Amino acid sequence: MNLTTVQEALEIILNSSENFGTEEVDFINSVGRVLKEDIVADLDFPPFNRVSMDGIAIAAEAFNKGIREFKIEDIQAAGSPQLTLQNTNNCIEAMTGAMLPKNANVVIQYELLDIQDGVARVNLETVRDFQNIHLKGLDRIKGDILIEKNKMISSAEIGVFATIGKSKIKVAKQPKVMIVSTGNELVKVTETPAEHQIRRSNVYTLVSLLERLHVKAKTAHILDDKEVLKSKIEGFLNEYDVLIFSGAVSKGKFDFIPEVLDELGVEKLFHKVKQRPGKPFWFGKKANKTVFAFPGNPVSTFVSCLKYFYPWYSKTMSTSEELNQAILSEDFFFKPDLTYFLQVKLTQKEGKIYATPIAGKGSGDLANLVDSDAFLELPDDRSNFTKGEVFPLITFR
Ligand SMILES: Nc1nc2c(c(=O)[nH]1)N[C@H]1C(S)=C(S)[C@@H](COP(=O)(O)OP(=O)(O)OC[C@H]3O[C@@H](n4cnc5c(N)ncnc54)[C@H](O)[C@@H]3O)O[C@H]1N2
Ligand code: MOO
Ligand SMILES: [Mg+2]
Repeated sequence: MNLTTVQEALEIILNSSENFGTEEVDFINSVGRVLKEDIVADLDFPPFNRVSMDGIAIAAEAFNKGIREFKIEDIQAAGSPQLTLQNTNNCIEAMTGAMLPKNANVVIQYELLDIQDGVARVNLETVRDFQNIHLKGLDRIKGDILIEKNKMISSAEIGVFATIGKSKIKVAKQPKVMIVSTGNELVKVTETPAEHQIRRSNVYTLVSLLERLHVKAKTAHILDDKEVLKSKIEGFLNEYDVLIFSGAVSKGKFDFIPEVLDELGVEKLFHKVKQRPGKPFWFGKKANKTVFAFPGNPVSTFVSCLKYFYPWYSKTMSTSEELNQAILSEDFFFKPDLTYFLQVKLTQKEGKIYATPIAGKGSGDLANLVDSDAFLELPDDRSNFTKGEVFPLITFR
């Protein structure tokens, strides 16, 4: 049985990305969203010659002709309209954030002054033009593109939105996601499982993995009843853009998901990938609906979401995906000819990232994820991996 390789699976998934259009959100709620408009400076940055140290404002020419004592005419406060230095042999006290008074072009900070009876004595040999002044338009000019569209919005961009008065931001619309777990053995987190049951965990890890993308997902749990599965999933297919399943995609008698999806007209694009964990991964489309059916083992669900949903989402938002790498810190052996997502602990040394294997007891061992920082992607074409080699890294912390 020729399995779909990881690369082929990823290519199929990236070719199945969608575009959900754009919407406007309040700028303060836009962190994590993908910007869909160029952000342009409405004014110069800074908008005026900004005093950048508390002190006195003088004219360089007065200093250069030997004046060292300056009579204080007034105080230029931040937030007050611009004052004018009446006599260029005098000075005006000027505060950080204030407009530079007219006829002045140097600011000398209080630490270099002695002020007595309204006269400031300057203890300096030389001054240079525009000393301690953040010049108008030095950083950006009105009309400049400050932020290009398709950027993932972080706190830094929030400050720029506020500065230019951009209170509504055009962003990419996010897909509506429903995460579905299946299995009679699964009970609610708040319940005490009988000896044949376990508490359901995968939907919550998936919700939190999507939260890292600032995507809010709904969840549902369906028992291993084919008819119930079919009617509920039919409803979800109408209502949601993306369905993410966890479980019931392998060879079990109650693994109904593939046949139910098939009966509901979801076209299977592949089932079973040449990887571990996550081999029974099923992926399909129905028109612009996208279905990720991850294997039920918790680590399989976890790494498959990172490896496949994350890039799909980035492509759909047409923003860039961060690609990381790390150095294997010791030899590692993995026999099967599958791509192996090895759980690793990360350490930094001299600016390099080292990955130490924390293999765990298999893809059911979700507790092992607590001791891991990431997955190192070991290729499917060999079994020996040597210390010092560099491999792609999938982080989740
Ligand atoms: N004969 C074969 N058996 C299995 C194969 C195979 O190739 N041949 N594949 C194995 C692999 S690999 C995996 S992975 C699992 C995947 O099975 P399913 O996708 O059908 O998942 P389930 O059978 O529903 O559950 C597997 C396992 O995970 C637990 N589980 C499921 N959902 C949750 C949840 N929401 N929270 C916590 N734990 C969950 C479930 O109790 C099972 O223990 O199949 C192997 N079998
Ligand atoms: O392929 Mo499974 O997801 O390793 O257990
Ligand atoms: Mg199964």
